[in-house]
Amino acid sequence: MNNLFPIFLKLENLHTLIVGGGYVGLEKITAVLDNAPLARVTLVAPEIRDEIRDIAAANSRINLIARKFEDSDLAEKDLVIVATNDKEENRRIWETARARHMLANVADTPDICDFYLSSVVRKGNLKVAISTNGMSPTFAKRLKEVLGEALPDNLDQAMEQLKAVREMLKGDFASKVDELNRITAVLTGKKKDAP
Ligand SMILES: C[C@@]1(CC(=O)O)C2=NC(=C\c3[nH]c(c(CCC(=O)O)c3CC(=O)O)Cc3[nH]c(c(CC(=O)O)c3CCC(=O)O)/C=C3\N/C(=C\2)[C@@H](CCC(=O)O)[C@]3(C)CC(=O)O)/[C@H]1CCC(=O)O
Ligand SMILES: NC(=O)c1ccc[n+]([C@@H]2O[C@H](COP(=O)([O-])OP(=O)(O)OC[C@H]3O[C@@H](n4cnc5c(N)ncnc54)[C@H](O)[C@@H]3O)[C@@H](O)[C@H]2O)c1
Repeated sequence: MNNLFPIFLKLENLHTLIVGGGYVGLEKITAVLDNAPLARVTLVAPEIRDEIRDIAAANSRINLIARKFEDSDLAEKDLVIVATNDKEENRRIWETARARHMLANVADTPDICDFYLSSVVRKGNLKVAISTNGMSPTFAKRLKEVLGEALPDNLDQAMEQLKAVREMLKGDFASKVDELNRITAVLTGKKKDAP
């Protein structure tokens, strides 16, 4: 049973801290910016990979701090992604973040994650986030590839048209919902769309 509650975050409205500037730190900052290019991110680590430095040089919303993590780095941050190669320090950072009621992800340590990153299929405005409940990130990655191939590229056009219809529809909320369900019933092959 997967008990995770999925949400889509507006990271441009939040401030994310990444601790660690190695391979995993690079993977995480890349995942963040691929999805949320306007995200505000501070990354702290004594050693920071050149690829991360290049990303920061091209993006004024990314702030790099070249030293070890200090508890004060958590100040005014909303989320923290911990990715150092020091397991004990990772756990301590998570505990400190918890005490401050912040949400923390500790890369590759599911037991002490408040949230997981997901595998993401993107088609224009459509985004499908996949979770295997931590069972197999590799499965999530492969399913992303399968869904990416299977979903048609013109979905954005269909969504644009539905948005236009949605804005055009008159009447009360219930009748708009009925009409939108009627128009889109063809997508599921159902005659009548059950709520
Ligand atoms: C989806 C994705 C998002 C992202 O990270 O951006 C993601 N991992 C990805 C890839 C990936 N990670 C790993 C491999 C190597 C092969 C393998 O182990 O399968 C590959 C595959 C590859 O790189 O090819 C290693 C690994 N990962 C975790 C552990 C620890 C453990 O399971 O105990 C270990 C073992 C470490 C070790 O052995 O020491 C744990 C987590 N990884 C998660 C997310 C969360 C659960 C997501 C879910 O529910 O599925 C969770 C729980 C926490 C988190 O990190 O947030 C991204 C796919 C990107 C894409 O779509 O392309
Ligand atoms: N690279 C992988 O694919 C992979 C796969 C599975 C698990 N892991 C695990 O993930 C962790 C990180 O891996 P990596 O490959 O990014 O390691 P890495 O050695 O490339 O980078 C570690 C980073 O942590 C930073 N760091 C160390 N102590 C710190 C502190 N006190 N404060 C701030 N930053 C600190 C270092 O400066 C460096 O930037 C390791 O525990 C590793 O075992 C990595």
